[in-house]
Amino acid sequence: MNEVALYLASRSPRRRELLQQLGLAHGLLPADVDESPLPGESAEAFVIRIALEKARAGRQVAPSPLPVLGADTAVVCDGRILGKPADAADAAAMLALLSGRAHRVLTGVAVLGQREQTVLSETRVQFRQIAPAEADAYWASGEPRDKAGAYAIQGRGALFVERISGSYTGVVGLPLFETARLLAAEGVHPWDSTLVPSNLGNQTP
Ligand SMILES: Cc1cn([C@H]2C[C@H](O)[C@@H](COP(=O)(O)OP(=O)(O)OP(=O)(O)O)O2)c(=O)[nH]c1=O
Repeated sequence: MNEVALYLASRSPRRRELLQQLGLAHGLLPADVDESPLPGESAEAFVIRIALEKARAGRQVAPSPLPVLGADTAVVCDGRILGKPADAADAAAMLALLSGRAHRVLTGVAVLGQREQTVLSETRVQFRQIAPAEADAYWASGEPRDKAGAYAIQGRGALFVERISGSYTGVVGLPLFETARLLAAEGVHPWDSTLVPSNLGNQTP
């Protein structure tokens, strides 16, 4: 039995899998917060604030004083913050905006332990052109529904991505390099954990 090293305040299966990639045994907590930007709030401030709110919501219900991790991801293009699409038309509009150009993916991470720590991950993503019919077919696949910016780089959305500069895991929802640094400051180290990530088994990757 592995000892839980921290709590993840998230319902996102991606964040759970990414944390598992580090081999860190963790408990799950709900992180239900209002995810609307404040008037005049920058995208950077927004993702950090929401990550903190998720971690604080988790802290309220955490069964022990272990560190609590929260994160929030947004796609930013033309100064607009794109969250999850409301419907097919919203997703089509998002992909039309992103088509044939570069955008930024911001992920804010917050760790509440002995201290309150936050970090921002920023990645530049270059898309190829996306035809409207292709965007419709992509929506029908179901993949874009719960993803910021209406695409998933880890899924078929990879077909749109010409190149990225920054953090791949940050785009998927939890930048592991930055997250590991925050956790290390709380004394949580992947090397101390004996958990074998279930999706890798004992095979050499
Ligand atoms: C851009 C992009 C986003 N995403 C996901 C990451 C996030 O899960 C989601 C953005 O929504 P978030 O509000 O950041 O997270 P969430 O609601 O899924 O989970 P939580 O319970 O922690 O609030 O978009 C991808 O999976 N792949 C991508 O390429």
